[in-house]
Amino acid sequence: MLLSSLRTTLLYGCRNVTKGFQHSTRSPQPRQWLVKRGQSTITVEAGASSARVAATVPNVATNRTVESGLSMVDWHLVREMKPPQGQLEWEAEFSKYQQYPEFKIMNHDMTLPEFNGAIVCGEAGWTCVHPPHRLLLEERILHSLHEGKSAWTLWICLLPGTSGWYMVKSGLEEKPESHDIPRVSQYRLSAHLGSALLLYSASLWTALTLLLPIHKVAETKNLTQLRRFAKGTGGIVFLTALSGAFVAGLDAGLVYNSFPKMGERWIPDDVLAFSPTLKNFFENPTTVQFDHRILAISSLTAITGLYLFSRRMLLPRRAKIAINLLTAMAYGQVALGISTLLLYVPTPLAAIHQSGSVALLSLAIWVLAELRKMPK
Ligand code: HEM
Repeated sequence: MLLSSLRTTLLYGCRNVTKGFQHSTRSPQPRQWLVKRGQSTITVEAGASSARVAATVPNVATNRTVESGLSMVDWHLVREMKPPQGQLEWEAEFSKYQQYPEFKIMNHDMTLPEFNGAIVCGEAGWTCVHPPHRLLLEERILHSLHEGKSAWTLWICLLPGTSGWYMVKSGLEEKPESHDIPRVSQYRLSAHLGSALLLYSASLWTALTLLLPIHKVAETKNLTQLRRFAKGTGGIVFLTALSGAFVAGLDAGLVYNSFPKMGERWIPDDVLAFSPTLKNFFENPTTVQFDHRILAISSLTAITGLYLFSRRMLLPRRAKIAINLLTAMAYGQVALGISTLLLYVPTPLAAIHQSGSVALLSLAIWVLAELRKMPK
């Protein structure tokens, strides 16, 4: 469960970030970011051919040395994975990494100790959370097998692992025509985050329903409505998190760094610049950032509504606490998102913002577990 979400987090914690270009004047035309590498500054050209704007900014990508995520290039889903043992194995692992675009383009001056440090940094974090992850996972598997849902269980357990590998692979592929810095595909990142969050949510739900006794409360119309409202709210939070993966995958947090307006406008000119229209929602950084804002504000509004609605009702104390914490977390998460944006996506803040979404989703699941119905 946490394997996948943690791996995603590690892409933040230790990855070579490509962020650092900043701009305030926006071109209405579709933009092509052209990043010239191999130097301590990069030139970013924006706009269609007739009106190019160029700015030279520090090249964070080549200035940063520590990274992970794409540095373990040889992954085996079935065979046991263990870190390289001894000098010879580390050298072999490093020479495999040297064949890939991330090394060739961004890290050509990386040394073996730096490579070693990057992997240890990435993998150590995973090892620390592994035991709790396994406990929850095994509980989920046993419970579902017991209920005869083995196909579903197997599927939900395999999905984050396979999508994780598929995602990393997209960052390793050679793209001779591309001027872009190697990064994973936004589609695969969101599929991976989505499946990891699904597995996490299913595990947490199972654990909470086993641990928390159902409240014996009168089934009123208001309670039924509150329950429906809470389910819908959980769904919007999930969608907001998924849209966040598109923002991260496209580095769309760097296209407009103002809030609440995007540049000078509420709805930017280039929001539907790509054709066909549908493509904008997945590939146009402006639209992807715009969608994430809309979904985030919808989540906040829904959670605030849930809070206000629940205040009029007599609910068990634990349910009240869960709703209050969910509301507080929602405001905290939105504040984190806005700070991430205004500060041009510093990696530690982006990582806290990502973890915040897991906390928010967990609280939404807790609320649902507190409000669940007595089985007939
Ligand atoms: C309910 C509220 C929110 C949730 C659940 C949420 C969730 C997420 C998630 C899960 C990611 C990262 C995905 C990944 O790395 O795979 C993300 C990224 C991001 N979010 Fe949010 N978000 C919320 C609100 C906001 C708000 C209000 C803003 C700013 C207006 C914002 C700005 C960003 C930015 C700039 C990134 C990209 C970070 C990067 O490039 O690494 N978020 N969000």
